[in-house]
Amino acid sequence: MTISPSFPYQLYLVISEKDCLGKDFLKVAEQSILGGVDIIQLREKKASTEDFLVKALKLKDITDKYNIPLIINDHCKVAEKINSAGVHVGNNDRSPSVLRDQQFLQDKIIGYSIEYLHQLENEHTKVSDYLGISPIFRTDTKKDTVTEWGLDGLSQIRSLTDKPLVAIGNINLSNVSSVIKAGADAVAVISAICAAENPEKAAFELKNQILK
Ligand SMILES: Cc1ncc(COP(=O)(O)OP(=O)(O)O)c(N)n1
Ligand SMILES: Cc1nc(C(=O)O)sc1CCOP(=O)(O)O
Ligand SMILES: [Mg+2]
Repeated sequence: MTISPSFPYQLYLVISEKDCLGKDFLKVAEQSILGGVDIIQLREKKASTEDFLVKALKLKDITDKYNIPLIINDHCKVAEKINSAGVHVGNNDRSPSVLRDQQFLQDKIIGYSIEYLHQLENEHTKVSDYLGISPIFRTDTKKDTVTEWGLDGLSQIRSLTDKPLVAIGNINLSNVSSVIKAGADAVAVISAICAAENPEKAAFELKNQILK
């Protein structure tokens, strides 16, 4: 695969305490980095801003130790407070074009979820650093999704834009190669790593498939 110079990350872990099924989420994060994860997003859908901030600070100690970018899901104020590498937002969040105008985010990574084809033409896509293709395959981890793109949908989007594409949704060892072949620059996973008995091994195996 070709590595995108503007988004040189291939294995993207999206993490929450709940998705780690009782394991220490900070240990899961560290093990996943040792296994080959290139970038991590903290996604805590039910946390208060205060709780989110506490978790984000702890996770940032780990990502900083390994020089791995930490992306914050939804909570842009937390992102600013901890000076994260960037934010990920979707259609129900603050929009990328408004966020890009904020001083703090001018040189940071902004990720934007694509649920409809027409979004490829909008001002938010233009100012985003990568597009989350949302979802490739339906997943129990996030049920409020719109379009199941599938591999054909991903290929179609690949033919329509040069933006880095991050595929997400039910991606695991058995389908990751086909997702890369269909045109993804990176794959984002939750359960394939967070729910694994051995997160380091799970990350290592995924990364090997991606790099093949
Ligand atoms: C890499 C990546 N892609 C898509 C999403 C989904 O974001 P969003 O549509 O805002 O939904 P929530 O994650 O906020 O439930 C993502 N988080 N990461
Ligand atoms: C956080 C997230 N966003 C999605 C989207 O479609 O936008 S799917 C998803 C969850 C991905 O988890 P898993 O790897 O366990 O399927
Ligand atoms: Mg969101």
